[in-house]
Amino acid sequence: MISLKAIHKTFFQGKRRIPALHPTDLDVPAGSIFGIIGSSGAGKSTLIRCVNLLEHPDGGSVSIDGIDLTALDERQLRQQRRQIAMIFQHFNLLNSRTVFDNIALSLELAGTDRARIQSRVTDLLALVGLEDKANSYPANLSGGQKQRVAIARALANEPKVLLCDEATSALDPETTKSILALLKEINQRLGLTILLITHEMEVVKQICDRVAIIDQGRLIEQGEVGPFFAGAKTELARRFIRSTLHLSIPESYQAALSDQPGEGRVPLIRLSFHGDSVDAPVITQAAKQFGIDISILSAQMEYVGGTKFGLMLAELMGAEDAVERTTHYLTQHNIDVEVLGYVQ
Ligand SMILES: Nc1ncnc2c1ncn2[C@@H]1O[C@H](COP(=O)(O)OP(=O)(O)OP(=O)(O)O)[C@@H](O)[C@H]1O
Repeated sequence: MISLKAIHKTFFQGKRRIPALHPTDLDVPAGSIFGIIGSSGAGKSTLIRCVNLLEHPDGGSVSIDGIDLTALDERQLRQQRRQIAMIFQHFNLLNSRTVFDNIALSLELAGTDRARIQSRVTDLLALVGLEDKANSYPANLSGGQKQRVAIARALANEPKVLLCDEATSALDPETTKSILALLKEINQRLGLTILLITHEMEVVKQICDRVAIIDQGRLIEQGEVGPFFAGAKTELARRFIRSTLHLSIPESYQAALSDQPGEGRVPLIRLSFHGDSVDAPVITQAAKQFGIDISILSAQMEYVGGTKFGLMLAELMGAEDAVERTTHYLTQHNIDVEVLGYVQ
């Protein structure tokens, strides 16, 4: 559906070159929800803006449904762009227009007749759950309601693709959930292909089928969400995945935590489980084999895309070399082991 081939973009600030996007290929299957995640400045906005040519890449091609947008003239491009809608972090509604008129705008511009506009906008308001807000102005809406209006407006011309530029970043967690649920529903009901950029792995976890990680203008890892969460290869991907688990060190431990080993201190470790390692009885096997005690402080396991992954905080108690061998054994069994410090 969306196919990017070798697109790249470099900005210049005075004499300074800023390579925002190195030559990048990306294929987004029709009907999927594809998430691109990266830290601030990684190149997410540049990449998504290249898809509808809001940003012109320096080279490479952008095809939607087999049509290369970079090869079109202005008039043809305007026509093709109707198939690609976009929503933004700050909604970009027209404050002087009512909700109804915001949604109607692109239909008016396309010359749609009044009766058709009336029925289409009414349907869209129902789809996004805002039937009672038709005559309200954006200033009187919550952030979530504004994004619902923006979604309705985006869908007015029956696009094939919806681009979401940090669409939930300005919303609280509950509203974020409801907007993501709406996007998923639209994806399933209308078969709309969704490409979104985000810096929050929670968003990917909630609605994406596929995910790619972007770092310093390069896509460094990608895949289906389930296997990705279960077996991410790069440290950055693993860090993003860990950010979705909320396992904190108890305060009493935090205070007693030293970064140096010492007499009477034991290591406090964080174990990250991926894929197969979640189900295997690796912890008990290690305890038996190396004669150590493992005291579990807390653990969290999650399901994403049908696969399990999780985190555990534990103390390892035993002789120094037994602890070392245990750590090695766990690592060999696809568990990331991180020593957070030493506790008495
Ligand atoms: N118009 C521009 N002129 C100069 N540099 C730019 C321009 N747009 C982006 N950049 C630079 O390109 C790099 C990638 O920026 P981009 O906005 O794509 O990142 P991002 O991942 O979307 O970041 P954020 O999450 O902070 O929005 C950054 O170093 C940024 O400063």
